[in-house]
Amino acid sequence: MKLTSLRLHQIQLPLVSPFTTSFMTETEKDCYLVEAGFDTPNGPVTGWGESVAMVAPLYSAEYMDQGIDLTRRFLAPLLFEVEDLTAETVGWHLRHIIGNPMAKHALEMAVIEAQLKMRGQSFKEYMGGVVDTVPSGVSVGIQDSVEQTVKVIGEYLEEGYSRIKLKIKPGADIEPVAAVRKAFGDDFLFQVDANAAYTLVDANHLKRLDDYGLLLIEQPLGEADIRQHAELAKLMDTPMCLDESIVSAEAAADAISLGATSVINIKPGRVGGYIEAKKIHDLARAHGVAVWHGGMVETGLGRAANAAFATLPGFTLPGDISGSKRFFTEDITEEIVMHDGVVDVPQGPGFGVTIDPAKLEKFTVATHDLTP
Ligand SMILES: CSCC[C@@H](NC(=O)CCC(=O)O)C(=O)O
Ligand SMILES: [Mg+2]
Repeated sequence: MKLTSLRLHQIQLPLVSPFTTSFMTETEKDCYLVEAGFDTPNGPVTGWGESVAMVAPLYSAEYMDQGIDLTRRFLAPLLFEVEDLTAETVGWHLRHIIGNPMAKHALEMAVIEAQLKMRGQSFKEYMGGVVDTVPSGVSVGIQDSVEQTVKVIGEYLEEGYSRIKLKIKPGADIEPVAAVRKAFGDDFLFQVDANAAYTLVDANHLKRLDDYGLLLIEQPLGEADIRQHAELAKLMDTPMCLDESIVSAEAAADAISLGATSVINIKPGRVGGYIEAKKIHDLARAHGVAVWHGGMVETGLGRAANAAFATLPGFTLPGDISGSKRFFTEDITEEIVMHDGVVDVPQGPGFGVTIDPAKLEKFTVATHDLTP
């Protein structure tokens, strides 16, 4: 395929409620979408991608404006030079640009979708998915009080979510977890995510979480702390899960080999795209390490693609693939609906959802045309 046009649509979607993690509170979703036009042997095709970079470099080193600038100055020119661009080679063509996995993922995603539409293939089919629905977990932010935490989680359990994930940080960890377990019992899947808010000094405090039958503890320590997570894993009964640390298949291999992780949160944006994420899925499976699909508060586009990716056989735990309405009253695609604890995987060529032009216009903050 030959890339012929490239536009980045910077959008802002209001969130239904503030989403607070150990590192920030979000009240809007800011991101950019990639609209890429291609000439193909089967005629012109357009593919869409979504950057998961946040407005500030607080989850990882990338942020939205930097991704737009990097794509304009360095990534787009490299892809426009390629005579026959394929989904499988985007990472190769961008290999000399160091880091910036989220910016690369957004472009690769658009190339993947164009290639799928050219072939009339669904993303699930392309990746080798084996199911048509995926279990839907929900990520719950840090609340203003323990009572509010119990209320919000009760509502999500009532809605039927397959798994509850609660954000924690020092001072908001043991007490809310204990209150939730006290209120709703031990029979539902419950995990926590610290977003790197602790250090190994907190090991004995974190070990107290072992009393609550958690499915896993996600990224308690820093992104670079592979060895420290291995030390903490020896001390805790709760399975260790890494998110921010797993920046590539090599990092996953190191973490698994060092005993730093027995569960992996897979996020294509964090690792440079779905092609690399598939390598991590396969590596984890070969090592008997469970994986589940993480989320970055994606619009319906990324949500649909993640749901399709989560149909791979190694995804044995519910992912952060909640219904659209968990975050948005209005989205730029069809609503992704959670029902009976699952999300249906959109069928059809590409990612199986369509960008609504009216909604895109409504929520667009700026459009960046990178076509030469
Ligand atoms: C704004 S926080 C984004 C990163 C966070 N993501 C979630 O908690 C899931 C968000 C979602 O459901 O999309 C994580 O560290 O796993
Ligand atoms: Mg996480």
